[in-house]
Amino acid sequence: MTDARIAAYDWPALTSELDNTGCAVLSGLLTPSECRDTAALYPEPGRFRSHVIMARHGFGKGEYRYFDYPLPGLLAGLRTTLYPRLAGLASQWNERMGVDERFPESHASYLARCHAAGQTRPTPLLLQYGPGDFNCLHQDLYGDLVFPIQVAILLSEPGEDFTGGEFCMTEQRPRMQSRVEVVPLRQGDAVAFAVNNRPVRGTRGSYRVKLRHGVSRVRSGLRHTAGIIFHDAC
Ligand SMILES: O=C(O)CCC(=O)C(=O)O
Ligand SMILES: [Fe+2]
Repeated sequence: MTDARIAAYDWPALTSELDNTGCAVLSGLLTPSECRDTAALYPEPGRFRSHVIMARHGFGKGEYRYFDYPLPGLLAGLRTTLYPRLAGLASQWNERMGVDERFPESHASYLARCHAAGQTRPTPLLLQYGPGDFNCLHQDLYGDLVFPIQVAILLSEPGEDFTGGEFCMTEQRPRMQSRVEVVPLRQGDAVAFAVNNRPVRGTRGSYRVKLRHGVSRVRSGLRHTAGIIFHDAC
């Protein structure tokens, strides 16, 4: 359903943006009604394998739920269709960082690799933030196998459904101060970003930076996001 939409993006431009800055925005990936329908799944029993209250773990304030398999059709489709658009850059990043793993062309093959390594649990998730909630800087790592790029989709409309709650990323650079990036998103926009490490071209070859992402404090209203992580979890 979203395949044609994904094919219509300027992938060479998005890829170089992601490579140069560690993130890239896919504007209007979902329609407002797809956003509302997806956010409306949050309270549905039987859809999710676990529920995390962030304050209980020191992760921030707010909550999220990991979907169970089978994923909702829209998110399953996006996970399958986005993966091959990102796998080439993911392999190049590993090559430039001296990491051996390269990524197969299809998400089904990559999931088979995760499952054979014991990472069998689905990682796509829905997050919900109310007034005062925030998501501390973190990395979504769930085992040895890591697909280096992930995607988050904003399901609520800033200024209308909520205020505050900006998607933020930091890059920790070796022996230097960290760089911060705030990514402006509208409802239905998706941001693709580095999960863990990425290579940065310097004057003497590439060096490695460590990324973390999070969400600043929601000042008012209710904010929902869907997260698409391509590796599964232990
Ligand atoms: O709510 C957000 O924008 C961030 C969600 C997140 O941490 C994720 O998708 O991994
Ligand atoms: Fe995350």
